[in-house]
Amino acid sequence: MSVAFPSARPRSKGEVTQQAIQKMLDENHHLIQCIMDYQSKGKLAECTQYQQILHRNLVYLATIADSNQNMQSLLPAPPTANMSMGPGGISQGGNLNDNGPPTSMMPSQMSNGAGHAHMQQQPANPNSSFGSSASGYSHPTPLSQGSTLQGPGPGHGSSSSSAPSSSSYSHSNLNMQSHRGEPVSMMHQQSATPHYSSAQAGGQHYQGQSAMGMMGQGAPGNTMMSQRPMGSYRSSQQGSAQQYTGQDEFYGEQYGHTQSSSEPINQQYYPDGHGEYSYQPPPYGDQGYDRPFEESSQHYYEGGNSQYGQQQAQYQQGSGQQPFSQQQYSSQQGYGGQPQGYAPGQAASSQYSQFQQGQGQQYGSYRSSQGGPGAQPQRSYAYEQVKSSLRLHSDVYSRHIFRREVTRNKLSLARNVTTSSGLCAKLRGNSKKTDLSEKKLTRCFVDHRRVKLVAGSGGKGANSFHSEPRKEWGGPDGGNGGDGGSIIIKANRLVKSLAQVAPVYKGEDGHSGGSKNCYGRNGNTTYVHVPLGTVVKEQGNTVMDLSQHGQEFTAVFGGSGGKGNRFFLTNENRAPITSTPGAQGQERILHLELRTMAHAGLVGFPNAGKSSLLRAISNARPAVAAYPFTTLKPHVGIVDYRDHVQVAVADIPGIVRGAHLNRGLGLSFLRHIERCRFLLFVLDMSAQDPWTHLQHLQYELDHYEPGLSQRPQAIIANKMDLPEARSNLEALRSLVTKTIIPVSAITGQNMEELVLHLRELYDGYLQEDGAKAGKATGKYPNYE
Ligand SMILES: Nc1nc2c(ncn2[C@@H]2O[C@H](COP(=O)(O)OP(=O)(O)OP(=O)(O)O)[C@@H](O)[C@H]2O)c(=O)[nH]1
Ligand SMILES: [Mg+2]
Repeated sequence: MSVAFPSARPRSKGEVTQQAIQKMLDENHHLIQCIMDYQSKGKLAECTQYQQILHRNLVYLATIADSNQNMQSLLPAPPTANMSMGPGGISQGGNLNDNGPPTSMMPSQMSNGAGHAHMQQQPANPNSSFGSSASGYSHPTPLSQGSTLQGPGPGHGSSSSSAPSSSSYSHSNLNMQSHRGEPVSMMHQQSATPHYSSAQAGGQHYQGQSAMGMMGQGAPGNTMMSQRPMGSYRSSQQGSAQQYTGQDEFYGEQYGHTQSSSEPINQQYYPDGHGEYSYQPPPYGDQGYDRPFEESSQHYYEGGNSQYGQQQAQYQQGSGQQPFSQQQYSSQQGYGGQPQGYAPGQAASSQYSQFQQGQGQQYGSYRSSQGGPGAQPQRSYAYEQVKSSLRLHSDVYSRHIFRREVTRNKLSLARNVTTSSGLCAKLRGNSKKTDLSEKKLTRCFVDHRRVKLVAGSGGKGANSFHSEPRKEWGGPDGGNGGDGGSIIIKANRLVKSLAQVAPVYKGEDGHSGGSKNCYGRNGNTTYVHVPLGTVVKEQGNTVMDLSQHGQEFTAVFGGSGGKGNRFFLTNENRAPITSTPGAQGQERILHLELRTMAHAGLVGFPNAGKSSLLRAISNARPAVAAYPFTTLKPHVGIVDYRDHVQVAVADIPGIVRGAHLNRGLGLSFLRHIERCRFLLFVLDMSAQDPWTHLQHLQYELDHYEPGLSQRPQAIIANKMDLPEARSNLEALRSLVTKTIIPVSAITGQNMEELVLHLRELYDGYLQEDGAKAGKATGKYPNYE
């Protein structure tokens, strides 16, 4: 579902029209559908976007509802159908007025749940006990209904908060009790409680503005106007917000949250009295879901009305067994015996469980913070409609926020354990992830593997006889088993190291033969992909050198399949029952060694500048640092020439004196030098007596492989930019007769001579190998 919504909501009050309001309500409804749709599809980004738009619309609706005196005229006309209510009409309307299903966004839906809308437009009924302002209620039996309301069970509200004085409440309640002879509901008790009935004038005003509250507006002392039990209960702290506070707190209770309209809360969220709805996240995330009822209650009421807090405690501890009495009203202690409906989410939640998702307490606070008699006549219907809309929206909104938080936590958890590379992490904006260091990269570079290869066994032959009606002796028809799968080591240029080579390979076994002369299927061949330049050794002897792409070496052969009894059919034995199992596959332990495929090898002491040189003459980017053993694995760079000849140069990790005794990095990397056709000895000319380095390098190479240091070579006198290098160069030249190329990898000095001499060495290598080497592609040396 893709819907385009306006990105910005016009704020000008002069543009507010009835059509605009209706359009916005429809849009909100559509937004909710979009959010739920995207939510079901798991598209969080779209959900968040539509949430923001919905939130903005709600803020705007609330703002114009509060500030616009003509809001009622701007809203769509309330429905007039279904005005007659059944016997439970009043209680139903009252409840809906409090916690009714949020279907009132559309006017036609108001007729079902928001009975207050109808009542507001009904002609006055002088006989109604609702009083003048409630006379519009066109209940067919107002008096009987009134009597019912006066002695209500749960759900029949008595709007005590609208009463101007506590005496009237007490009186009415007393009358009810005496008439019906049964304990009045807690609503009556609550409303009749002097303390709660001492609501301020502002509370009366709002009560009268609400759908059911109208009834209480002109009927002070009448006890059947209760919006809901918690309404007047909550409003004891801020009478101007009785109706809305009570209604919205109900939703908060569903989540164990009892935020009231106490002064500290209002001041915190609405410093300017009206404010925006920007306070929504705190009630949802911090209080509404997490905090238990008791904890929240203590928090919000502390510092507020201490009297209420005491009564709240009494009320919560009440057993509900004590009958209501006048004395309880007068003494303000009767709540202890009236628990029903006051416990968190009790009475009301049972009636509207589908719509009580813990929403709206912030809206309740919002309303309660703006109480004022002046806005009463115009806000009644407007408030109800917007309130219902807000309730529905906030329901979806909070649920979505909750799911979004859960998803976010999951994502963050998954992000913490990701093993992706540092580059990908940086692209995602995760600065904590860095590129793998040379040391860690080296762990992934494996140039030696011991691998055990076990070929698949052959499948066993079948032992069966042909069976057919009227053909009793059909003869043997057991098929042979399939051959076991072999294991082949194959050179692959896409593979760069032996790291992915497993220590053990087991070939696939051949399938068994079947009846009706069915042969078993052969086992599939298993391939072990290795990089170019892999040498296969067995017990120290080289058995294969895989230097060409696609080159294969069948390391172990699978066992042959067994024979079925058909195989043993002879003239002498027409019914053989002999069949053989398959042969075992070959088993072999091999050593795989990777030798870097390069024409030239940079050989030198640590810190001589080998990596710097390779960076200078090729596009390779080995790590360079001013400490020894920066390079821990071979790097190969390609030097391109104008005639498209490419010479591969390998940067070998540093070699120290005693490397053949396993000092430094030992001999582990000397095998890479073994592959190189010519050598480039790199000397740090700023070091003391650099010619001794050359002697030690040659000594180590010769100890690894005799004659290795005698390969075609050149001496690279590096770091010639340093002052002491020049004098050392003269001394070196006097001691060594071989070609010496003074360069500086840092400044690029004399790099041309190095590249040209490299080409001479390469050409000499080609001539030396003759026609065989002439087949080389020029990209990689051919070792055939
Ligand atoms: N002044 C100067 N410094 C250089 C030159 N070449 C390399 N260096 C420095 O010498 C240090 C070592 O350079 P590397 O390229 O890492 O030396 P290496 O031989 O690869 O060292 P290992 O990898 O440890 O064997 C770095 O600080 C370089 O900046 C040069 O020509 N002149
Ligand atoms: Mg290096």
